[in-house]
Amino acid sequence: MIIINNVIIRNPYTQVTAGLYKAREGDAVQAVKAALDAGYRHIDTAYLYGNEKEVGRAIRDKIAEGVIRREDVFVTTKLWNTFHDPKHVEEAFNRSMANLDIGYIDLYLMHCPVSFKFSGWQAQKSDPVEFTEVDIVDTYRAMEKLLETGKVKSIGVSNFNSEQITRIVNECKVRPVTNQVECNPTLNQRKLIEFCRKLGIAITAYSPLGRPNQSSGNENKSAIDDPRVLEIAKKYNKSPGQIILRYLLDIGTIPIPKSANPDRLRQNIDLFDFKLSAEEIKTMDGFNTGKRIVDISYLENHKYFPFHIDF
Ligand SMILES: NC(=O)C1=CN([C@@H]2O[C@H](COP(=O)(O)OP(=O)(O)OC[C@H]3O[C@@H](n4cnc5c(N)ncnc54)[C@H](OP(=O)(O)O)[C@@H]3O)[C@@H](O)[C@H]2O)C=CC1
Ligand SMILES: O=C1CO[C@H](CO)[C@@H](O)[C@@H]1O
Repeated sequence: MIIINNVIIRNPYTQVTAGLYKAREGDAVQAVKAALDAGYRHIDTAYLYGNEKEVGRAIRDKIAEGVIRREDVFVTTKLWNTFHDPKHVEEAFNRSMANLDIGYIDLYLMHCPVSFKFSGWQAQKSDPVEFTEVDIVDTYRAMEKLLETGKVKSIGVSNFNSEQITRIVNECKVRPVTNQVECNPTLNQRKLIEFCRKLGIAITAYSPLGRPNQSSGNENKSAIDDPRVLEIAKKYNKSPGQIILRYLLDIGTIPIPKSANPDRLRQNIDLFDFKLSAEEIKTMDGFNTGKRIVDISYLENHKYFPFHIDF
C-alpha cells in the first residue's frame, strides 16, 4: 500500500483495470458486472466514452447484491477536452458524478492536455475539431478545487509528456497521482515511467495489449502474435495477452486492458502466479519502437500536443 497525496492506493502496481472505451449501454453494464465478478476492483471510464451511467448502474447493482462495498472499488473517469475552460470544469465533473451516481469518484483525470472549443455538454469530437488554447495549469487548478468538495478523492492527468508534468508539479499544489498514457511492448515508455516514478506519479498503461484485431491506421501493430511472445506464453502456460500484461506489471505500470469477452476478462487478471525473468523482460523490451498504436496525430497542430518530444 502506498499513500500519494493522502489517497491510499492499494498496491497500485498490481492493479489491472477493466478499460471501457467502446463498451456501450447494455454491453457496458454487463462488462462491468462481469469484471467485478471476476475480481476487478478498478474501473476506467471517461465522459467521452458515453457509458458512465452504465458503469454506475453495474456498481450499484453489485453493491446491492452484496458482492462489493463502495470502498472496495476504485473508479476513474476523465474530463473531456471540450471542458478545459476553468468555468466548465465543475459542471463537467458534476455531470460525471450524476452519471455515475456512486457517492464519490476515486480519480478524475484530465483526458488530454489539448483543449477543444466548448460545444455543449455532449461529449464528442467535432469534425473538424476546433482547438482552443486553455492553459493546462488553469484547467488543473480548477480540478484541484474539486478535491475540496470531497466528491473526488484524487486527480491526475492523461496523455501528458514530461515537460507538461513538470509544469503541473512546479505550478500547482497537488501532484497528479497518475499519468495515463499508451504503454505496451511497442511503446514501452521506459523513460516516462522512470521520470514519473521519481516524482511519485504512477503510470497507467492504456491500450496495453496494443489493440489487437484493430488496424491502427499506421504501420504499428500489437506484439501479441509474435513468436517470441508465444514462446514465453507456452513456458508459463499462459496466453500471449497475459505475457504482455505481466510485462507491463513487471516494468511498474498499471495496465488497463479492455475486454468484453468473459474468458479474456478472466485471463487478463490472472497474472499474479508468475513473473517474467530478466532475460524475458529484455526480450519484451526488444519490441519497443517508440511508435504509437493509438493515433492522435489529428491533434498535432495544437499548442499542447504532447508527442513532439521524446517522452
Ligand atoms: N486515456 C486515454 O486517452 C485512453 C484510454 N484508454 C483506456 O484503455 C483501455 C484499454 O485500451 P484499448 O484501446 O481498448 O486497447 P487494449 O490494448 O486493451 O485492446 C483491447 C482489444 O484487445 C482484445 N483483447 C483483450 N484481452 C485480450 C487477450 N487476453 N488476448 C487477445 N486479445 C485481447 C479486446 O477484444 P475482446 O473485447 O473481444 O476481448 C479488444 O479488441 C480503454 O478501454 C480505455 O479505458 C484507451 C485509449 C486512450
Ligand atoms: O480514451 C480514448 C480512447 O481512444 C481514443 C482513440 O481511439 C482516444 O481518442 C480517446 O482519448
